[in-house]
Amino acid sequence: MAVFTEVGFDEADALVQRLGLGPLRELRGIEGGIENTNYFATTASGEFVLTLFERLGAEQLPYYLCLMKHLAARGLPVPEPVADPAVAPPDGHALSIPANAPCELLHTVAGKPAAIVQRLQGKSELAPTAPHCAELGRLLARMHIAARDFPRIQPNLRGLHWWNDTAPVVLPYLEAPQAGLLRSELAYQNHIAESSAYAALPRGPVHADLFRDNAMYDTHASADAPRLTGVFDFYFAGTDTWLFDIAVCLNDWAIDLQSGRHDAARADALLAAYASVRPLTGAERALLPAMLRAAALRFWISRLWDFHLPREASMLKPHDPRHFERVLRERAHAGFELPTGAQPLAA
Ligand SMILES: Nc1ncnc2c1ncn2[C@@H]1O[C@H](COP(=O)(O)OP(=O)(O)OP(=O)(O)O)[C@@H](O)[C@H]1O
Ligand SMILES: N[C@@H](CCO)C(=O)O
Repeated sequence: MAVFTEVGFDEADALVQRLGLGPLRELRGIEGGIENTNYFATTASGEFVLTLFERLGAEQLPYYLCLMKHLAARGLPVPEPVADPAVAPPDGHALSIPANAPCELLHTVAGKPAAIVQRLQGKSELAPTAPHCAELGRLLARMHIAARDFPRIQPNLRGLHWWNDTAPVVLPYLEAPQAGLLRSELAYQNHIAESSAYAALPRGPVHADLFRDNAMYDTHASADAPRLTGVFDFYFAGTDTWLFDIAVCLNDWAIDLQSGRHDAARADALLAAYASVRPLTGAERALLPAMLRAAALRFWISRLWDFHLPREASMLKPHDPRHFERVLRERAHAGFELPTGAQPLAA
């Protein structure tokens, strides 16, 4: 979950009324998620999600909220944040807006930065098939393209810099084999990040956390032809390589959760669908195996951090770090083969 911060009905009611959403009818804490406090809020004008940001500060949040608004405005199924009518938005035609410029989408609740976004309909598919992965791959490519002219820039705050800073914090909790793997993989990723092939990767705003539980599917669609109703939780987004974003998705959507093993059919479906919208470049095909390792390392470190240095919260269930240790070992294994979907695409 979680509800780290309890929100009173009256305070939430005051906010939704100020935003012109009508009186609050129901406020319900959401189980699921480990980063922020989330509530479903039903008002006279519909269903919304109220999020209180527990770690992120008001200086980082405008990037995420404005990115969601930018994508929603381009017709992508992303929850649109609700603006405060009393705050003027920045000039929408500016080519470059500082990441932390004031934002009409950011509010304050219980002393914390907060947002209200539309509630997506549908349900997460926690056992995705190849057609689910294809839907996701197409949408991911469309998001990358639609975000190219997003005018704010903010690095992925859970990128290499954070891995280098956080590894020493979690290393004292690890047994020797795990510590060795973490150190060697970090050295490998620092080496990759300095290569010319890495510098050649196309980049832009990316979601960077698009796991199965951050996407919704139409519950009425047939199993053969699933339909995505939307993707959410952009609060780890940032400017990074598109390939890293693809690798994050492959490591969750195309993995057997028990063993951490790669599922070729689902990976091929995701990559082929992605490439039908935006073909991978030569540099991307070359670095996919390294980025799969990078994406596994990122979530291994964050899960170790959450597990060994937990925060207080009602309903908090930390994720199992061993899963991404297994995924990383699989990805780093010498015999790993590039998914066939990554091979035949035009440069
Ligand atoms: N816009 C939305 N529409 C519908 N449901 C949502 C929406 N945002 C969040 N939820 C629900 O709330 C749950 C928790 O949200 P979320 O995954 O964003 O948690 P978090 O703690 O912010 O992030 P994380 O996934 O990084 O732990 C989701 O699993 C989903 O059920
Ligand atoms: N998607 C992350 C949690 C939120 O960042 C994980 O499964 O570890």
